[in-house]
Amino acid sequence: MSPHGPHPDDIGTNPGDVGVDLGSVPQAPSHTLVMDHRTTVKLHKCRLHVSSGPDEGRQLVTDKERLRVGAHPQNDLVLVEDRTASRHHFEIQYTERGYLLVDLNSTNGTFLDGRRIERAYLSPGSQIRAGSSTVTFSPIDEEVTIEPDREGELCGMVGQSVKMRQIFGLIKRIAPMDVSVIIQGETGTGKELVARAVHELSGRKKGPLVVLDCGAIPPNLIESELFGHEKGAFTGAVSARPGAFERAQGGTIFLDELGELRLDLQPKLLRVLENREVRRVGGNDVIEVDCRVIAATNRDLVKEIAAGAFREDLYFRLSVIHIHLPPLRQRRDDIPHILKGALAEPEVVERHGRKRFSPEALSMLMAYTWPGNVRELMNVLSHVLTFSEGEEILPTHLPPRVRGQAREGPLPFNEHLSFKDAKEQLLENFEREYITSVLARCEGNLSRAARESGLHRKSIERLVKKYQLDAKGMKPR
Ligand SMILES: Nc1ncnc2c1ncn2[C@@H]1O[C@H](COP(=O)(O)OP(=O)(O)OP(=O)(O)O)[C@@H](O)[C@H]1O
Repeated sequence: MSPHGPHPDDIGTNPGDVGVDLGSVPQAPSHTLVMDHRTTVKLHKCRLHVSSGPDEGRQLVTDKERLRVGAHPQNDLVLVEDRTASRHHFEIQYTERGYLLVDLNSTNGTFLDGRRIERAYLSPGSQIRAGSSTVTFSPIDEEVTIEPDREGELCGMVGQSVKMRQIFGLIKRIAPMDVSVIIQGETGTGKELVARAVHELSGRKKGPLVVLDCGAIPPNLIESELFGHEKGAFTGAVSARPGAFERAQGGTIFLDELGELRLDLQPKLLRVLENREVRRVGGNDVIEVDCRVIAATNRDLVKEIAAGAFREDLYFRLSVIHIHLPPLRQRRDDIPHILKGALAEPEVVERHGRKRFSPEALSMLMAYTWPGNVRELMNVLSHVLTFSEGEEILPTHLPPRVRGQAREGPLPFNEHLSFKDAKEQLLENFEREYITSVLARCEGNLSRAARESGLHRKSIERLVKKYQLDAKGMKPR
Protein backbone atom coordinates (compact mmCIF):
# COMPACT_ATOMS: atom_id res chain seq x y z
CA MET A 1 0.00 0.00 0.00
CA SER A 2 1.32 3.38 -0.76
CA PRO A 3 1.62 5.26 2.47
CA HIS A 4 -0.19 8.48 2.62
CA GLY A 5 1.08 11.58 4.16
CA PRO A 6 3.35 14.52 3.87
CA HIS A 7 6.80 14.49 5.24
CA PRO A 8 7.06 15.28 8.94
CA ASP A 9 9.62 17.92 8.23
CA ASP A 10 7.42 19.88 5.88
CA ILE A 11 7.95 23.19 7.47
CA GLY A 12 8.78 25.86 5.06
CA THR A 13 10.83 28.97 5.06
CA ASN A 14 13.96 30.39 3.67
CA PRO A 15 16.77 28.64 5.55
CA GLY A 16 19.31 31.32 4.85
CA ASP A 17 17.07 34.15 5.84
CA VAL A 18 15.37 33.11 9.01
CA GLY A 19 16.23 30.82 11.80
CA VAL A 20 13.92 27.96 11.08
CA ASP A 21 15.59 25.25 9.12
CA LEU A 22 13.50 23.52 6.69
CA GLY A 23 15.70 22.51 3.91
CA SER A 24 17.76 19.86 5.59
CA VAL A 25 15.58 16.91 4.79
CA PRO A 26 17.36 13.90 3.39
CA GLN A 27 14.51 12.85 1.14
CA ALA A 28 11.10 13.89 -0.09
CA PRO A 29 10.40 17.43 -1.19
CA SER A 30 9.18 19.71 1.52
CA HIS A 31 6.35 22.13 0.90
CA THR A 32 8.40 25.23 1.29
CA LEU A 33 6.99 28.64 0.93
CA VAL A 34 9.27 31.59 1.22
CA MET A 35 7.97 35.01 1.99
CA ASP A 36 9.64 38.11 3.26
CA HIS A 37 10.27 37.68 6.95
CA ARG A 38 7.60 35.07 7.28
CA THR A 39 7.70 31.36 7.79
CA THR A 40 5.11 28.87 6.77
CA VAL A 41 4.71 25.75 8.78
CA LYS A 42 2.88 22.72 7.56
CA LEU A 43 1.02 21.33 10.54
CA HIS A 44 -0.34 17.83 10.42
CA LYS A 45 -3.67 16.97 11.93
CA CYS A 46 -6.16 14.22 11.35
CA ARG A 47 -9.83 13.69 11.87
CA LEU A 48 -11.42 10.44 13.08
CA HIS A 49 -15.14 10.29 12.62
CA VAL A 50 -17.34 7.42 13.78
CA SER A 51 -19.36 6.91 10.61
CA SER A 52 -21.46 3.97 11.81
CA GLY A 53 -22.15 1.98 14.97
CA PRO A 54 -23.49 2.80 18.44
CA ASP A 55 -21.19 5.87 18.74
CA GLU A 56 -22.02 7.25 15.29
CA GLY A 57 -21.34 10.96 15.04
CA ARG A 58 -18.49 11.12 17.56
CA GLN A 59 -15.34 12.66 16.18
CA LEU A 60 -11.85 13.74 17.08
CA VAL A 61 -9.56 16.27 15.40
CA THR A 62 -6.02 16.11 16.72
CA ASP A 63 -2.40 16.90 16.01
CA LYS A 64 -1.12 14.19 18.37
CA GLU A 65 1.63 11.96 17.05
CA ARG A 66 -0.01 8.92 18.56
CA LEU A 67 -3.65 8.50 19.40
CA ARG A 68 -5.67 5.66 20.78
CA VAL A 69 -9.21 4.49 20.22
CA GLY A 70 -11.21 2.09 22.40
CA ALA A 71 -13.84 1.76 25.11
CA HIS A 72 -11.62 2.95 28.00
CA PRO A 73 -12.13 6.62 28.98
CA GLN A 74 -8.39 7.29 28.70
CA ASN A 75 -8.44 6.86 24.93
CA ASP A 76 -8.33 9.90 22.70
CA LEU A 77 -11.49 8.76 20.93
CA VAL A 78 -13.72 6.82 23.30
CA LEU A 79 -16.23 4.32 21.93
CA VAL A 80 -18.55 4.73 24.90
CA GLU A 81 -21.53 2.78 23.67
CA ASP A 82 -19.83 0.03 21.69
CA ARG A 83 -19.80 -3.07 23.92
CA THR A 84 -17.82 -5.07 21.36
CA ALA A 85 -14.87 -2.64 21.20
CA SER A 86 -11.83 -3.51 23.34
CA ARG A 87 -10.68 -1.16 26.10
CA HIS A 88 -7.64 -0.15 24.01
CA HIS A 89 -8.60 -1.26 20.54
CA PHE A 90 -6.25 0.39 18.07
CA GLU A 91 -3.88 3.30 17.77
CA ILE A 92 -2.71 5.55 15.00
CA GLN A 93 0.90 6.72 14.89
CA TYR A 94 2.18 9.56 12.78
CA THR A 95 5.40 8.22 11.26
CA GLU A 96 7.85 9.38 8.64
CA ARG A 97 6.04 7.22 6.09
CA GLY A 98 2.54 8.37 6.92
CA TYR A 99 -0.18 7.44 9.39
CA LEU A 100 0.23 3.91 10.71
CA LEU A 101 -2.72 1.97 12.09
CA VAL A 102 -1.77 -0.55 14.80
CA ASP A 103 -4.10 -3.08 16.40
CA LEU A 104 -3.60 -3.19 20.19
CA ASN A 105 -4.24 -6.90 20.63
CA SER A 106 -7.96 -6.25 20.50
CA THR A 107 -10.35 -9.14 21.14
CA ASN A 108 -12.25 -8.87 17.89
CA GLY A 109 -9.52 -7.44 15.71
CA THR A 110 -9.05 -4.24 13.74
CA PHE A 111 -10.12 -4.12 10.09
CA LEU A 112 -8.91 -1.69 7.47
CA ASP A 113 -11.15 -1.35 4.43
CA GLY A 114 -12.56 -4.81 5.17
CA ARG A 115 -9.28 -6.67 5.84
CA ARG A 116 -8.02 -7.65 9.27
CA ILE A 117 -4.67 -6.03 10.02
CA GLU A 118 -2.05 -5.84 12.72
CA ARG A 119 -0.22 -2.85 11.25
CA ALA A 120 -1.04 -0.98 8.04
CA TYR A 121 -0.70 2.51 6.62
CA LEU A 122 -3.83 4.60 6.26
CA SER A 123 -5.00 6.57 3.24
CA PRO A 124 -7.38 9.54 3.18
CA GLY A 125 -10.89 8.17 3.63
CA SER A 126 -9.73 4.81 5.06
CA GLN A 127 -12.49 2.97 6.93
CA ILE A 128 -11.37 1.36 10.17
CA ARG A 129 -13.64 -1.17 11.84
CA ALA A 130 -13.35 -1.82 15.58
CA GLY A 131 -16.09 -3.84 17.28
CA SER A 132 -19.39 -2.68 15.77
CA SER A 133 -18.03 0.76 14.90
CA THR A 134 -16.65 2.08 11.65
CA VAL A 135 -14.28 5.03 11.94
CA THR A 136 -13.36 7.15 8.93
CA PHE A 137 -9.85 8.59 8.83
CA SER A 138 -9.07 11.93 7.14
CA PRO A 139 -5.71 13.70 7.31
CA ILE A 140 -5.85 17.48 7.46
CA ASP A 141 -2.81 19.47 6.50
CA GLU A 142 -2.85 23.01 7.67
CA GLU A 143 -0.39 25.53 6.36
CA VAL A 144 0.18 28.25 8.88
CA THR A 145 2.04 31.45 8.23
CA ILE A 146 4.13 32.58 11.13
CA GLU A 147 4.97 36.23 11.37
CA PRO A 148 7.96 37.38 13.40
CA ASP A 149 6.75 37.90 16.95
CA ARG A 150 6.27 41.50 18.01
CA GLU A 151 8.00 40.99 21.33
CA GLY A 152 11.79 40.94 21.52
CA GLU A 153 11.70 38.61 24.51
CA LEU A 154 10.34 35.16 25.22
CA CYS A 155 10.74 33.13 28.40
CA GLY A 156 14.10 34.66 29.27
CA MET A 157 15.39 34.78 25.69
CA VAL A 158 16.18 38.19 24.30
CA GLY A 159 16.17 38.75 20.55
CA GLN A 160 15.17 41.78 18.54
CA SER A 161 16.51 40.42 15.25
CA VAL A 162 13.96 39.19 12.73
CA LYS A 163 15.55 35.73 12.94
CA MET A 164 14.96 35.46 16.66
CA ARG A 165 11.49 36.99 16.60
CA GLN A 166 10.60 34.49 13.90
CA ILE A 167 11.74 31.71 16.21
CA PHE A 168 9.71 33.21 19.06
CA GLY A 169 6.63 33.19 16.78
CA LEU A 170 7.26 29.58 15.84
CA ILE A 171 7.77 28.50 19.46
CA LYS A 172 4.49 30.13 20.52
CA ARG A 173 2.68 28.37 17.69
CA ILE A 174 4.07 24.87 18.12
CA ALA A 175 4.50 24.73 21.91
CA PRO A 176 0.87 23.78 22.61
CA MET A 177 1.04 20.98 20.02
CA ASP A 178 2.17 17.73 21.55
CA VAL A 179 4.81 17.00 18.91
CA SER A 180 8.52 16.25 19.00
CA VAL A 181 10.94 19.06 18.30
CA ILE A 182 14.58 19.06 17.23
CA ILE A 183 16.60 22.17 17.96
CA GLN A 184 19.79 22.54 16.03
CA GLY A 185 22.41 25.18 16.64
CA GLU A 186 26.01 25.74 17.55
CA THR A 187 27.07 25.47 21.15
CA GLY A 188 25.78 28.28 23.37
CA THR A 189 23.12 29.54 20.94
CA GLY A 190 20.32 29.02 23.47
CA LYS A 191 18.99 25.57 22.57
CA GLU A 192 18.18 24.73 26.17
CA LEU A 193 16.35 28.04 26.58
CA VAL A 194 14.25 27.21 23.52
CA ALA A 195 13.43 23.78 24.95
CA ARG A 196 12.43 25.38 28.25
CA ALA A 197 10.23 27.90 26.44
CA VAL A 198 8.47 25.11 24.49
CA HIS A 199 7.82 23.26 27.75
CA GLU A 200 6.72 26.41 29.56
CA LEU A 201 4.22 27.36 26.85
CA SER A 202 2.83 23.83 26.49
CA GLY A 203 0.00 22.03 28.21
CA ARG A 204 2.68 20.06 30.08
CA LYS A 205 4.15 23.04 31.93
CA LYS A 206 2.86 21.79 35.28
CA GLY A 207 4.72 18.54 34.66
CA PRO A 208 8.49 18.11 35.04
CA LEU A 209 11.13 19.12 32.52
CA VAL A 210 13.90 16.55 32.67
CA VAL A 211 17.17 17.47 30.99
CA LEU A 212 19.54 14.74 29.93
CA ASP A 213 22.87 15.65 28.33
CA CYS A 214 23.63 12.63 26.14
CA GLY A 215 27.17 13.93 25.59
CA ALA A 216 28.08 14.24 29.27
CA ILE A 217 27.10 10.76 30.44
CA PRO A 218 29.65 7.95 30.25
CA PRO A 219 28.61 5.54 27.47
CA ASN A 220 28.15 2.62 29.87
CA LEU A 221 25.62 4.58 31.94
CA ILE A 222 23.53 6.21 29.25
CA GLU A 223 21.06 3.34 28.96
CA SER A 224 20.35 3.37 32.67
CA GLU A 225 20.14 7.19 32.69
CA LEU A 226 17.53 7.07 29.92
CA PHE A 227 15.52 4.04 30.96
CA GLY A 228 16.43 3.52 34.63
CA HIS A 229 17.74 0.38 36.30
CA GLU A 230 16.76 -2.18 38.87
CA LYS A 231 18.81 -2.89 41.97
CA GLY A 232 21.79 -5.10 41.12
CA ALA A 233 21.39 -4.63 37.34
CA PHE A 234 25.13 -3.89 37.14
CA THR A 235 28.04 -3.28 39.48
CA GLY A 236 27.27 -0.09 41.37
CA ALA A 237 23.49 -0.33 40.95
CA VAL A 238 22.95 -0.45 44.70
CA SER A 239 19.33 0.61 44.45
CA ALA A 240 16.66 0.82 41.79
CA ARG A 241 16.44 4.16 39.97
CA PRO A 242 13.92 5.50 37.48
CA GLY A 243 15.38 6.79 34.22
CA ALA A 244 14.88 10.19 32.60
CA PHE A 245 11.82 9.03 30.65
CA GLU A 246 10.06 7.87 33.80
CA ARG A 247 10.98 11.03 35.67
CA ALA A 248 9.56 13.11 32.81
CA GLN A 249 6.15 11.45 33.21
CA GLY A 250 3.45 13.98 32.32
CA GLY A 251 6.06 16.55 31.30
CA THR A 252 8.88 16.95 28.82
CA ILE A 253 12.20 15.20 28.34
CA PHE A 254 14.98 17.31 26.83
CA LEU A 255 17.67 15.19 25.20
CA ASP A 256 20.61 17.55 24.85
CA GLU A 257 23.52 16.68 22.54
CA LEU A 258 21.46 13.97 20.88
CA GLY A 259 24.10 13.66 18.14
CA GLU A 260 26.42 12.14 20.76
CA LEU A 261 24.11 9.20 21.38
CA ARG A 262 25.86 5.96 20.47
CA LEU A 263 24.61 4.30 17.31
CA ASP A 264 23.85 1.02 19.11
CA LEU A 265 21.56 2.87 21.57
CA GLN A 266 19.62 4.71 18.91
CA PRO A 267 17.23 1.82 18.07
CA LYS A 268 16.44 1.50 21.78
CA LEU A 269 15.50 5.16 21.94
CA LEU A 270 13.44 4.81 18.78
CA ARG A 271 11.53 1.91 20.30
CA VAL A 272 10.66 3.98 23.35
CA LEU A 273 9.40 6.80 21.14
CA GLU A 274 7.31 4.43 19.06
CA ASN A 275 5.87 2.33 21.85
CA ARG A 276 5.91 4.95 24.58
CA GLU A 277 7.10 2.42 27.10
CA VAL A 278 10.41 1.67 28.78
CA ARG A 279 11.95 -1.28 30.51
CA ARG A 280 14.54 -0.54 33.18
CA VAL A 281 17.98 -2.11 32.76
CA GLY A 282 17.80 -5.45 34.54
CA GLY A 283 14.01 -5.21 34.85
CA ASN A 284 11.13 -7.12 33.33
CA ASP A 285 8.23 -4.75 33.83
CA VAL A 286 7.14 -2.56 30.97
CA ILE A 287 6.47 0.99 32.16
CA GLU A 288 4.27 3.27 30.09
CA VAL A 289 5.68 6.74 29.62
CA ASP A 290 3.82 9.87 28.65
CA CYS A 291 6.14 12.74 27.86
CA ARG A 292 6.96 15.13 25.08
CA VAL A 293 10.41 14.74 23.56
CA ILE A 294 12.58 17.70 22.63
CA ALA A 295 16.08 17.03 21.37
CA ALA A 296 18.99 19.34 20.66
CA THR A 297 22.16 18.93 18.72
CA ASN A 298 25.02 21.05 17.49
CA ARG A 299 25.72 18.55 14.74
CA ASP A 300 24.18 18.52 11.31
CA LEU A 301 22.23 15.29 11.71
CA VAL A 302 21.45 15.08 8.02
CA LYS A 303 25.20 14.87 7.36
CA GLU A 304 25.53 12.39 10.22
CA ILE A 305 22.84 10.24 8.60
CA ALA A 306 24.69 10.33 5.28
CA ALA A 307 27.88 9.31 7.11
CA GLY A 308 26.09 6.43 8.82
CA ALA A 309 26.54 7.91 12.28
CA PHE A 310 22.90 8.67 12.98
CA ARG A 311 19.78 6.68 12.24
CA GLU A 312 17.43 8.22 9.75
CA ASP A 313 14.31 6.65 11.31
CA LEU A 314 15.15 8.18 14.68
CA TYR A 315 15.77 11.56 13.09
CA PHE A 316 12.40 11.50 11.33
CA ARG A 317 10.67 10.41 14.47
CA LEU A 318 12.04 13.39 16.37
CA SER A 319 12.07 16.12 13.77
CA VAL A 320 8.37 16.76 13.38
CA ILE A 321 9.30 20.37 14.04
CA HIS A 322 12.85 21.46 13.35
CA ILE A 323 14.10 24.73 14.81
CA HIS A 324 17.45 26.01 13.68
CA LEU A 325 19.00 28.57 16.00
CA PRO A 326 21.38 30.82 14.09
CA PRO A 327 24.81 31.58 15.56
CA LEU A 328 25.21 34.93 17.28
CA ARG A 329 27.46 36.26 14.51
CA GLN A 330 24.46 35.99 12.17
CA ARG A 331 22.28 38.11 14.45
CA ARG A 332 24.72 40.66 15.79
CA ASP A 333 21.93 43.19 16.22
CA ASP A 334 20.78 41.09 19.19
CA ILE A 335 24.06 41.70 21.07
CA PRO A 336 23.24 45.17 22.54
CA HIS A 337 19.78 43.98 23.62
CA ILE A 338 21.08 40.82 25.28
CA LEU A 339 23.72 42.87 27.12
CA LYS A 340 21.23 45.55 28.12
CA GLY A 341 18.85 42.89 29.44
CA ALA A 342 21.64 41.21 31.42
CA LEU A 343 22.91 44.52 32.86
CA ALA A 344 19.40 45.40 34.00
CA GLU A 345 18.98 42.14 35.97
CA PRO A 346 18.27 43.15 39.60
CA GLU A 347 21.07 40.99 41.05
CA VAL A 348 23.58 42.49 38.59
CA VAL A 349 22.52 46.03 39.49
CA GLU A 350 22.66 45.20 43.19
CA ARG A 351 26.13 43.68 42.94
CA HIS A 352 27.80 45.93 40.39
CA GLY A 353 25.64 49.06 40.23
CA ARG A 354 24.38 50.57 37.00
CA LYS A 355 26.72 49.88 34.10
CA ARG A 356 26.76 50.68 30.41
CA PHE A 357 29.08 49.92 27.52
CA SER A 358 30.99 52.73 25.82
CA PRO A 359 30.27 52.93 22.06
CA GLU A 360 33.84 51.70 21.31
CA ALA A 361 33.51 48.69 23.61
CA LEU A 362 30.13 47.86 22.14
CA SER A 363 31.40 48.03 18.59
CA MET A 364 34.23 45.63 19.51
CA LEU A 365 31.68 43.23 20.97
CA MET A 366 29.61 43.55 17.82
CA ALA A 367 32.65 42.86 15.63
CA TYR A 368 33.81 39.73 17.45
CA THR A 369 32.86 36.38 15.89
CA TRP A 370 31.57 34.69 19.08
CA PRO A 371 32.49 31.06 18.48
CA GLY A 372 30.88 30.24 21.85
CA ASN A 373 27.79 32.30 20.98
CA VAL A 374 25.53 33.74 23.72
CA ARG A 375 27.18 31.65 26.43
CA GLU A 376 30.54 33.20 25.55
CA LEU A 377 28.92 36.64 25.50
CA MET A 378 27.60 36.00 29.01
CA ASN A 379 31.04 34.84 30.17
CA VAL A 380 32.62 37.97 28.74
CA LEU A 381 30.02 40.05 30.56
CA SER A 382 30.93 38.38 33.88
CA HIS A 383 34.61 39.05 33.17
CA VAL A 384 33.85 42.69 32.39
CA LEU A 385 31.72 43.18 35.48
CA THR A 386 34.54 41.84 37.61
CA PHE A 387 37.22 44.02 36.03
CA SER A 388 35.50 47.33 35.31
CA GLU A 389 35.11 49.83 38.10
CA GLY A 390 33.26 52.88 36.83
CA GLU A 391 29.83 53.09 35.33
CA GLU A 392 31.13 52.93 31.78
CA ILE A 393 32.65 49.77 30.38
CA LEU A 394 35.60 50.59 28.13
CA PRO A 395 37.54 48.55 25.53
CA THR A 396 40.35 48.02 28.05
CA HIS A 397 37.94 46.08 30.26
CA LEU A 398 37.26 43.54 27.52
CA PRO A 399 39.20 40.27 27.38
CA PRO A 400 42.13 40.33 24.95
CA ARG A 401 40.53 37.92 22.48
CA VAL A 402 37.57 40.25 22.00
CA ARG A 403 39.69 43.38 21.89
CA GLY A 404 42.30 41.73 19.82
CA GLN A 405 40.38 39.99 17.10
CA ALA A 406 42.19 42.39 14.84
CA ARG A 407 45.25 41.98 17.07
CA GLU A 408 48.38 43.03 15.35
CA GLY A 409 51.99 43.37 16.35
CA PRO A 410 54.77 40.99 17.21
CA LEU A 411 54.31 37.66 18.99
CA PRO A 412 55.09 38.11 22.68
CA PHE A 413 58.28 36.03 22.89
CA ASN A 414 61.28 36.57 25.13
CA GLU A 415 64.20 37.40 22.85
CA HIS A 416 66.72 36.89 25.69
CA LEU A 417 66.05 33.16 25.80
CA SER A 418 67.50 30.59 23.45
CA PHE A 419 65.35 29.84 20.39
CA LYS A 420 64.29 26.52 21.89
CA ASP A 421 63.31 28.01 25.25
CA ALA A 422 61.58 31.05 23.75
CA LYS A 423 59.54 28.78 21.48
CA GLU A 424 58.61 26.53 24.37
CA GLN A 425 57.52 29.47 26.50
CA LEU A 426 55.48 30.91 23.67
CA LEU A 427 53.78 27.59 23.08
CA GLU A 428 53.05 27.19 26.76
CA ASN A 429 51.52 30.66 26.92
CA PHE A 430 49.40 29.80 23.93
CA GLU A 431 48.32 26.46 25.40
CA ARG A 432 47.38 28.05 28.72
CA GLU A 433 45.41 30.88 27.09
CA TYR A 434 43.71 28.60 24.62
CA ILE A 435 42.59 26.00 27.15
CA THR A 436 41.51 28.69 29.64
CA SER A 437 39.43 30.34 26.97
CA VAL A 438 37.78 27.17 25.68
CA LEU A 439 37.06 25.97 29.22
CA ALA A 440 35.57 29.34 30.16
CA ARG A 441 33.38 29.16 27.09
CA CYS A 442 32.30 25.63 27.99
CA GLU A 443 31.79 26.44 31.67
CA GLY A 444 34.39 23.92 32.74
CA ASN A 445 32.73 21.00 30.93
CA LEU A 446 35.72 18.93 29.79
CA SER A 447 33.79 16.80 27.31
CA ARG A 448 32.35 19.81 25.61
CA ALA A 449 35.74 21.55 25.63
CA ALA A 450 37.21 18.45 23.98
CA ARG A 451 34.54 18.49 21.29
CA GLU A 452 34.89 22.18 20.59
CA SER A 453 38.65 22.19 20.45
CA GLY A 454 38.98 18.94 18.55
CA LEU A 455 41.30 17.63 21.28
CA HIS A 456 40.89 14.36 23.12
CA ARG A 457 39.40 14.68 26.59
CA LYS A 458 42.58 13.11 27.95
CA SER A 459 44.66 15.88 26.34
CA ILE A 460 42.42 18.52 27.90
CA GLU A 461 42.78 16.82 31.30
CA ARG A 462 46.56 16.77 30.87
CA LEU A 463 46.66 20.49 30.02
CA VAL A 464 44.32 21.39 32.91
CA LYS A 465 46.69 19.55 35.23
CA LYS A 466 49.84 20.97 33.63
CA TYR A 467 48.65 24.57 34.04
CA GLN A 468 46.77 23.92 37.29
CA LEU A 469 43.58 25.35 35.86
CA ASP A 470 40.43 25.35 37.91
CA ALA A 471 37.88 23.78 35.52
CA LYS A 472 35.46 23.18 38.39
CA GLY A 473 35.48 26.88 39.26
CA MET A 474 34.26 27.65 35.76
CA LYS A 475 31.12 25.60 36.18
CA PRO A 476 27.95 27.67 36.57
CA ARG A 477 26.84 27.95 40.18
N1 LIG B 1 18.52 34.79 23.35
C1 LIG B 1 19.11 34.78 24.54
N2 LIG B 1 18.90 35.78 25.41
C2 LIG B 1 19.50 35.78 26.61
N3 LIG B 1 20.34 34.82 27.05
C3 LIG B 1 20.57 33.80 26.23
C4 LIG B 1 19.98 33.73 24.93
N4 LIG B 1 20.41 32.60 24.34
C5 LIG B 1 21.23 31.99 25.21
N5 LIG B 1 21.33 32.71 26.35
C6 LIG B 1 22.18 32.38 27.51
O1 LIG B 1 23.36 31.78 26.98
C7 LIG B 1 23.76 30.65 27.75
C8 LIG B 1 23.75 29.40 26.90
O2 LIG B 1 22.42 29.06 26.56
P1 LIG B 1 21.96 27.54 26.42
O3 LIG B 1 22.52 26.70 27.51
O4 LIG B 1 20.47 27.54 26.24
O5 LIG B 1 22.71 27.18 25.05
P2 LIG B 1 22.84 25.76 24.33
O6 LIG B 1 22.71 26.03 22.87
O7 LIG B 1 21.85 24.81 24.93
O8 LIG B 1 24.31 25.33 24.68
P3 LIG B 1 25.03 23.89 24.49
O9 LIG B 1 25.07 23.60 23.02
O10 LIG B 1 26.38 24.13 25.00
O11 LIG B 1 24.23 22.90 25.28
C9 LIG B 1 22.79 30.60 28.93
O12 LIG B 1 23.37 31.32 29.99
C10 LIG B 1 21.57 31.31 28.42
O13 LIG B 1 20.83 31.88 29.46
